[in-house]
Amino acid sequence: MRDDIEEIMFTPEQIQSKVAELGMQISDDYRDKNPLVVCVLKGASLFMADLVRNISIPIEMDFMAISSYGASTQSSGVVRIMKDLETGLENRHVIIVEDIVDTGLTLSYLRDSLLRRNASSVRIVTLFDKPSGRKIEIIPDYSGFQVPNAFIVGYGLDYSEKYRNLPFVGILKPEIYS
Ligand SMILES: O=P(O)(O)OC[C@H]1O[C@H](OP(=O)(O)OP(=O)(O)O)[C@H](O)[C@@H]1O
Ligand code: HPA
Ligand SMILES: [Mg+2]
Repeated sequence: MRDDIEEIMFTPEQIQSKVAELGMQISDDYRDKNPLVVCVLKGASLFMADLVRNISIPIEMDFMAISSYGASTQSSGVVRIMKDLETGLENRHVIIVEDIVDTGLTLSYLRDSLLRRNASSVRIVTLFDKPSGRKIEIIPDYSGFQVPNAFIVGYGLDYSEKYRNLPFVGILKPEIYS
């Protein structure tokens, strides 16, 4: 599996230290708000698990599955809800947890859809931001690392469902998908 990686971009230690920073910021900003922390499956699952352990205030967790990539490195542009939330959003402060914002299509769809359910506020935390990929303007409220225009895998990020379990994040060799 590691032979398919061209270059390691972030080590497990770099990732953990950034996740701790983000957790501290969120704990400060959401004191007494009991936010609902929403994980966007499947990519954000590893980030979610580490992030919530770095949040020191009471929170609730819920999970949503949406998909736009399928077995491709290009977004299809069509966002589908595969699993919806179980929690009502009325008067809730929602934090959407994402692994990566690339075209922005997934999050822009998701944020609008959660705001329509009368959430008090919706903010986005993403571990990775790829601004060069944007097709729609969206600026994450909390962002870990900016990444260049390359397809990255590991720490939850997949190519065709593989590589999510790598403990680091790296650039996939282009010959794997071309
Ligand atoms: O900004 P965008 O171009 O919309 O891309 C970002 C989204 O795409 C990936 O999910 P994917 O649809 O591949 O599902 P997955 O999380 O199950 O891998 C990733 O986890 C983000 O949710
Ligand atoms: O660079 C990426 N890697 C994995 N999944 C993704 N979804 C959007 N961009 C990416
Ligand atoms: Mg994916």
